[in-house]
Amino acid sequence: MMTSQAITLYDKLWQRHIVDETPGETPLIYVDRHLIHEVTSPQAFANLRFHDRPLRHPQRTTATMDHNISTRSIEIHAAGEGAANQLRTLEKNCKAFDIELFGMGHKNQGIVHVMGPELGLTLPGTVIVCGDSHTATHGAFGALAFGIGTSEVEHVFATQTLRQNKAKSMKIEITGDVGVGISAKDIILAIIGKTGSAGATGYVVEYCGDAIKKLSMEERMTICNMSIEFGAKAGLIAPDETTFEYLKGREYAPKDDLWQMAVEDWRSLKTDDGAAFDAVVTLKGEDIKAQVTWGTNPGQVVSVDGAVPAPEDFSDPVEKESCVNALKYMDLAPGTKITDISVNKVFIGSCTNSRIEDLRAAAAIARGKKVASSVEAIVVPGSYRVKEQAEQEGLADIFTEAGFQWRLPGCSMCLGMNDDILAEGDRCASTSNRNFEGRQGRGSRTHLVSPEMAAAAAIAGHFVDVNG
Ligand SMILES: CC(C)[C@H](C(=O)O)[C@@H](O)C(=O)O
Ligand code: SF4
Repeated sequence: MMTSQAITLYDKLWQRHIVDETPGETPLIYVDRHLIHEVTSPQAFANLRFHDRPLRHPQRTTATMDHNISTRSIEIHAAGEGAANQLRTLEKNCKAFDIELFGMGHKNQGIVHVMGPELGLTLPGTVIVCGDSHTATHGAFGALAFGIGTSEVEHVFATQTLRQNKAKSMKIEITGDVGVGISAKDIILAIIGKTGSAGATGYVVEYCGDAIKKLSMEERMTICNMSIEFGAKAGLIAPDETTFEYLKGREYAPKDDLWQMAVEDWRSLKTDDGAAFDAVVTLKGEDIKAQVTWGTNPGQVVSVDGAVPAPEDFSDPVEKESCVNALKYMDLAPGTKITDISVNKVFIGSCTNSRIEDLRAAAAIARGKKVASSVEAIVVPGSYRVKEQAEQEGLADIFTEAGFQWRLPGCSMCLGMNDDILAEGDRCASTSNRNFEGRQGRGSRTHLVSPEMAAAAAIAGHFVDVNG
């Protein structure tokens, strides 16, 4: 009798999407959903025009404006002429190629990785691509989701397929429970702290274990969002009742009988018992504490009750040198207690941490308190839907009464591509996902933290342990 082999969730997603596997050629896979924004699409559209090619499936592409927009005004010029030009180009292209666009002030506009899930465009079992490295966020739904380059964007436009080699598979298991007050951001930073910032290069990672199962969809998105920050091609979490509950009734999710059929199918999207992974990493949930990055990659991280390390603490020569450089850039002395590090800027936002639960968590810390006089703090919801909900729930008022600036949705201070840029020497507690040199502005210093930790740092003027 034939027994079918135990396979991983990644294998299942892969098998469902293979279009062509001719030996000696790079496999061709089908793309279910293509998300685009203003930064990585113009060249792809220009090439389509040059070759006089139509879009293969315009209804499988969805566009939003997020990177180059201002969070102070919905005026298209608000972040400068260059940005406005980029945004207008997207508008023109979407019109010409018949693509649905959530442009300035549209009720569905938002950061691409916030918008897709909240509208139900992100569905389990699908392949989702976007010319953006944080596309792995959508893997939280059991979708194979990854970032692609501009020439690949063009390929997907023209064919709705992509040439891809299969990656290796890594299982990351978080056992047991995390402590009270430990956020998804702390979990993913702890994972990257353990593996190092290149620890998953060449792998598709599946996050599993009791601590992951207990997370909400928004928390799972925070985890998957940072998969690229330790090199993973994609991050996955098997869909379950939490996933179905979140998606039910969302605008673009299947309805009625189709919904029933979809859920039935989605239940099969999990790694079979006994399936082999190429690598396995395990962390105990109870060991994870609130995290703060001290360096210039997300793997340079310690718990908030720790101290800035010294180069001597690293045996690996590359890590040693990287520590030397990071300390210099970050202007930090070895042994400095994390709670003694002052910040003058706080950014709560980005596709890692700008959803409603993030804002609730930050508001719970900010309620009735005041931002330190030495700090400028901004809160940037991830989408217009999040903004509206936060305003209805009174979160926006809590923030403004505490002295935080309540802004319009967008990528904002996550990267220096709009008018929210840090000045040289600024030190920022940021809920975003990247802390490399100059990420938030030339010569600026970024410490990655959770929304709770960012809000607490805004109030104290330095890092504090929200659970301490
Ligand atoms: C602008 C875009 C291509 C870029 C990315 O791919 O990630 C941005 O979103 C980022 O976070 O650096
Ligand atoms: S919020 Fe930041 S990480 Fe996310 S898509 Fe925008 S720029 Fe990239």
